[in-house]
Amino acid sequence: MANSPMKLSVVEILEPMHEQGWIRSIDLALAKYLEQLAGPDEEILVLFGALVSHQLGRGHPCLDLHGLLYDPETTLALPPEHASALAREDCMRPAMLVCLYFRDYGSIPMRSKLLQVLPEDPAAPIGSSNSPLVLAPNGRLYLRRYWNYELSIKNDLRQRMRQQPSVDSAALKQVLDELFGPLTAADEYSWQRLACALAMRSCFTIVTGGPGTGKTYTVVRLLATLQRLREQQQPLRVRLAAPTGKAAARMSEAISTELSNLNCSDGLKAEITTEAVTLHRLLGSLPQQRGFKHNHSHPLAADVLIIDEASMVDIEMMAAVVDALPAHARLILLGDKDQLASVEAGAVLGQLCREAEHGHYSDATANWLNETSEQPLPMDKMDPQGEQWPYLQHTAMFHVSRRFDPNKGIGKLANEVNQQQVGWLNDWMYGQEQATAQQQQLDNIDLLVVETARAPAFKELVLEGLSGLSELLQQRPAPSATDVEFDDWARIVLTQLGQFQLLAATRVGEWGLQGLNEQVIRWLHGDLEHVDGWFYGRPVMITQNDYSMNLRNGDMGIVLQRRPDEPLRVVFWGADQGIRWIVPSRLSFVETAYAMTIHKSQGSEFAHTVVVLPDRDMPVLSKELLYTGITRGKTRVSLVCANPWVIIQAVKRKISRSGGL
Ligand SMILES: Nc1ncnc2c1ncn2[C@@H]1O[C@H](COP(=O)(O)OP(=O)(O)OP(=O)(O)O)[C@@H](O)[C@H]1O
Repeated sequence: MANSPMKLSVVEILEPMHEQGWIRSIDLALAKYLEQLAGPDEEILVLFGALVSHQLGRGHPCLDLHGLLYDPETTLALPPEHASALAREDCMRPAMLVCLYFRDYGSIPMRSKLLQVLPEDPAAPIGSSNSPLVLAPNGRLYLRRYWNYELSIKNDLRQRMRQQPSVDSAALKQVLDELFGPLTAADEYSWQRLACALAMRSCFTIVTGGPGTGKTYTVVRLLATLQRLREQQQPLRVRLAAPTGKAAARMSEAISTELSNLNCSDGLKAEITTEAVTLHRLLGSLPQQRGFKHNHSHPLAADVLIIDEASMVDIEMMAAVVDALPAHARLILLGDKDQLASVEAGAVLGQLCREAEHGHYSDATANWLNETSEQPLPMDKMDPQGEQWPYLQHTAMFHVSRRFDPNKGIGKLANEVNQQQVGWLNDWMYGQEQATAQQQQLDNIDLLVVETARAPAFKELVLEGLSGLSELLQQRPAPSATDVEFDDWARIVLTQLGQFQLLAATRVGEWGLQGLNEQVIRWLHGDLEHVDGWFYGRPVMITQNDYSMNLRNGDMGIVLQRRPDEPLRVVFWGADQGIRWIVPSRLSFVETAYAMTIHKSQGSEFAHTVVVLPDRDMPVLSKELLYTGITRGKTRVSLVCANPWVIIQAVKRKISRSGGL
């Protein structure tokens, strides 16, 4: 820092942070690059470039300068949860960093100082320093690439929302009556029917709601409505996509099931596709390249695109989607806005339908719905200032789960966590017996409080949960069995893999991903030799898309062996319930998956899900994390922790992602 009292340059301040794992190599590399570009008075750019890049690594597309000024440690999540005492002494704390810069610039506020070195108009070419930073209104600082992503998404969605296709209201009402049944006083506010009507209003729609609230049920009826009311003779070209392979497979399956129950002609059914693909496949990923085959100069052949699990779509992918989707096409996003956002930067769905639970419908929206579908809106969801919420005029949120009773078990727990109702949680957790190693049952949820992750009660829970898998692994067909018989067995084993899953809230420590996997290996195999090796029965998860192997981030497999003279192979689901046997050496990005992180579990469901929390509170623990973990469970959810107070702290914390969508 040229004129700092410490006589350290920004890079010299950042280097120990990098050595201690506080910031990423790419953050430091950017700082070094900017250092070469920055003029003598522009060292502030070097610092901010590194900080914006650090925020990107944490899922924020921009750096919130207000947050940085008022609470730098929380805004930057530094020191990180794993910071050692030594590292805390070696590295400069964010508060000190901000102080130093303020002192350097005396009374000039940080924003003004930045404006001296950045162009005021974000769209203007890069300033004298040739900096890739952009300062947007409201004190948000971006890397130019991410600013462009955000801008292109905003412009595109505005344009799609502005397109108002003409609607024959009598025909619409008739189709909705056929598909949902006529409106009665009891279901006056049928949100599913309303979502369909709303989707006719423009070329952009969001349908959000928790698990089992009927998003798939509705979207199948929406597709039927769109096909029935289309103006062209040819059926609309509909594409279905999801961010991960697993989510795409679930989408195909759910839509097929729903379609088979739909009461309509076979001709109409034939016009509704059930084939969902990953977004990467939809757009045509190019080897070793960031871009896609489909873009604005080579758009997708589609009239309607439906994206499921949209909460997992990051800002870069969403920008690529809108770039490739023809201007006339409808974009429909489905997802649970309350789930964790994508690991990559940008909580697109969360930002677009923030506050959807309150409706915020404008008079114009209400009038349109009334005129075209005689669909009234409840007064408590109306807002005279509704036009300030443009995306919400095209959003329907479902609240009633058809899968879970909201007053019992998983449904109740998920709702209370989502609504941050610590009172209910306290009652549930502490209400009955107060013993330390206790198990409290409430329908299909339970809490296990144990002092360590080695506790016998936890071991019992895990080994019981994995017992079905262990038995199947012992029932390997005889060597004389045919390949088809081995495939059948592998299919049963892979299905069993979905019956029980440990979900870790953190990665490190005895309660984190690594510690839990090691612990289960110790329990099952008695040693740790297995930890990084390939062994019979090892469940694995793919951690990065591997296009050469046609495997996607999040795909689960298990190591099996057909006959004693054959090598170990990893078994994955293939297309159409087929089985793929892959030699381990061909897999580059795999992790043992007795436990997986809650982040990685998104888009998956397991019969019995065990959510494990660390023994102390950490900034990564949030209500979104817990809610996502709990809603992965289909028939039973167990919460395991050393201290229920940590659960309460997690529920009190709500993630807020920066961004300007
Ligand atoms: N209006 C309805 N009438 C009857 N059954 C319904 C209705 N809405 C939804 N269901 C049923 O409830 C179940 C859950 O619905 P659906 O799968 O559409 O929920 P979802 O929101 O897509 O769930 P997830 O997010 O977990 O995929 C399905 O069996 C569906 O057929």
